[in-house]
Amino acid sequence: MRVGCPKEIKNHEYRVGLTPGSVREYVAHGHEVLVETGAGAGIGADDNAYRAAGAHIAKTAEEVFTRSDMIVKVKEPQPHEWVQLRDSQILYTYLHLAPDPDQTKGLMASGVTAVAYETVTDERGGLPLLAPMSEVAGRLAIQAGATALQKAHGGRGVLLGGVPGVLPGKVAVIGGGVVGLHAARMAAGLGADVSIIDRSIPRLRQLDDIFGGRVHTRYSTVEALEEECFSADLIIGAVLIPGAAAPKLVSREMLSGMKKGAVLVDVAIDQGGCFETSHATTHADPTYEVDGIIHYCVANMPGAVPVTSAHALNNATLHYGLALANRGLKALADEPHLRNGLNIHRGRITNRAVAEALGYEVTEAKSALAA
Ligand SMILES: NC(=O)C1=CN([C@@H]2O[C@H](COP(=O)(O)OP(=O)(O)OC[C@H]3O[C@@H](n4cnc5c(N)ncnc54)[C@H](O)[C@@H]3O)[C@@H](O)[C@H]2O)C=CC1
Ligand SMILES: CC(=O)C(=O)O
Ligand SMILES: [Mg+2]
Repeated sequence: MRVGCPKEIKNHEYRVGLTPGSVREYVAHGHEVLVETGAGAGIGADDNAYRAAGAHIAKTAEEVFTRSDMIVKVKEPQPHEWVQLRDSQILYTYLHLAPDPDQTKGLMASGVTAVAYETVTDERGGLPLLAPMSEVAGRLAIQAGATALQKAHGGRGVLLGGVPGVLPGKVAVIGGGVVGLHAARMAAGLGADVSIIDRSIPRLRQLDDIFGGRVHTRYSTVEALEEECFSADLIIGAVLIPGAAAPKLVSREMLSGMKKGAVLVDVAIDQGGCFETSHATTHADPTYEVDGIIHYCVANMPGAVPVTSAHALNNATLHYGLALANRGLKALADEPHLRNGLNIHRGRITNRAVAEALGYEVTEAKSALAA
């Protein structure tokens, strides 16, 4: 198969779908790899590093899209990219379709087979291709939140760790999955007073064990959310219902009960966000204010640390990417966890949560593949 990797074009997105190390693996499995010139610049990998790994260098993205059987990316295709996709091509990348009707329509019209990293599953019920970026984003959320909390950035002017004689800042983490765990770890490491709110009691038990009582855990009710949000300096939105639009857990009305200059970091923004007042922002202009509350809603947070992120992402995507390159659609037919990643195939939506969020009919992935 010819596997293509275009340069990412989303705002301040410096990750790359294939590192030179991944290219070597595809080439070793007998595939031809076509990488757009400059695609690895953000991680310090120049065209020669890709050539040494066995890739051919394409002068333009158009050449990659036209000549490749499978496209490996990081972020959801932008409008200029989705018009270049076609029937009989596999797209392997993050998609986040539920809050994105335009992209969904574009991918359906293209006829492409679209496999979304964020809905591939594993045997333990996890999301193995989302997890590494959730680890990064969870950790970054505290760095971003701590920066926004500084007075010059519009925040309350609170140092999360406090100092001897002055109480630390309070951090509320809504959703204690991968993002939540890593955010809590960073916040606790800085010395902040941390609460994690989740609706899964088994998960709260696990978190309590992991932190040995160092963070507070709370079952997710409206009352608990209000209490934690109203006393917090920094609130991290980290909930997920796989494939679906994020539930809006913090309303605009609730902002009036919060401390002026408190900061919301809505990591769940890629699925539409879990605060009513969230809208996606970019690394170039990451924050805005609503009712005195600072919002940070960057949908590609790991793009800020591409050297770490691109390698962590490739570690996770390589195995399934090789399966797709080696066996094409048969890999999807044979492997149920990979098949869970199939969101669109030849114009049909095959992910139930996406179909429900956008008002489409769902076609069961197995029957869509067999058609
Ligand atoms: N903005 C960005 O750059 C990035 C965003 N993300 C996003 O972060 C979000 C979280 O991802 P993960 O931590 O990997 O998901 P996860 O599945 O590991 O964790 C989600 C947690 O939310 C909890 N939850 C669901 N509904 C809830 C409710 N009503 N109240 C409280 N808790 C609730 C679940 O029980 C689960 O523990 C996803 O939308 C993901 O796409 C991930 C990486 C980068
Ligand atoms: C998961 C995701 O949206 C990202 O890494 O950008
Ligand atoms: Mg995202």
